[in-house]
Amino acid sequence: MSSMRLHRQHPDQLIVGLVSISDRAATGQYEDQGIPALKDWLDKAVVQPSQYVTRLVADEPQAISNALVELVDEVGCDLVLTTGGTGPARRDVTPEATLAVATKEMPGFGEQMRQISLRFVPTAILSRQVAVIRETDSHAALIINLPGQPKAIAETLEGLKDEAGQSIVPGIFAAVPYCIDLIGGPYIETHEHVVKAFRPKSARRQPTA
Ligand SMILES: Nc1ncnc2c1ncn2[C@@H]1O[C@H](COP(=O)(O)OP(=O)(O)OP(=O)(O)O)[C@@H](O)[C@H]1O
Ligand SMILES: Nc1nc2c(c(=O)[nH]1)N[C@H]1C(S)=C(S)[C@@H](COP(=O)(O)O)O[C@H]1N2
Repeated sequence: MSSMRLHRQHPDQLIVGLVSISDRAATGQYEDQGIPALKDWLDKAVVQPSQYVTRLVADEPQAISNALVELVDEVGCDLVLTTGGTGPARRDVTPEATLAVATKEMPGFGEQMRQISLRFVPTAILSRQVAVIRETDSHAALIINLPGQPKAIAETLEGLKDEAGQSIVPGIFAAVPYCIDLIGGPYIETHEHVVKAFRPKSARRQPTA
């Protein structure tokens, strides 16, 4: 199957692939809550409206890898977020399927996500989630695995805040805009009350007069 390449409607627009990996959601035993949760959070956090391409797949390594390759190489996504299949169960194979299409590993994301998640659940260490870069000759994308619990999506992307809304543990999305800059993607900005993106001073865009 060959997919249409998406084109930015604005130079700063992010093209995002959302992949929900769940045997039961893929076979209709329950309604997928992964893709709506990912979309809702990104719409709330990212200033420039993103374009989304979504896929719902069963916990099958080849199907997961194929979806990731299609979204990066054919559709041209800058960022792909997966949800589900990161645990220790026999059919949890998302990290392996992600590593199979990687050109670089980004271990800091997984380390930080498990640190954040430990503030919410003691079973955080059961998630084997990884993040990687996939590079082709003309394009690159960041791929990040999130756990399957729909509530884990906002928890890991946004981090933990106190009652006044001050960050206690920064969410991993704080590092995503600069990572996308470094791999040649669009310049994305976030709403600071949701997640404050960090860029070194030299990488910040100067406000236009
Ligand atoms: N896409 C989804 N939509 C709604 N709830 C989900 C989804 N994926 C996971 N969950 C919930 O989070 C729990 C943990 O997710 P996990 O990825 O380990 O699923 P699972 O138990 O392997 O089953 P399945 O792959 O059939 O979703 C699930 O048992 C389910 O309650
Ligand atoms: N933030 C957050 N991380 C979390 C969880 C959660 O509820 N919130 N659940 C944990 C549990 S119970 C498991 S088994 C692992 C793997 O989940 P997955 O197989 O659904 O990807 O993620 C862990 N990480």
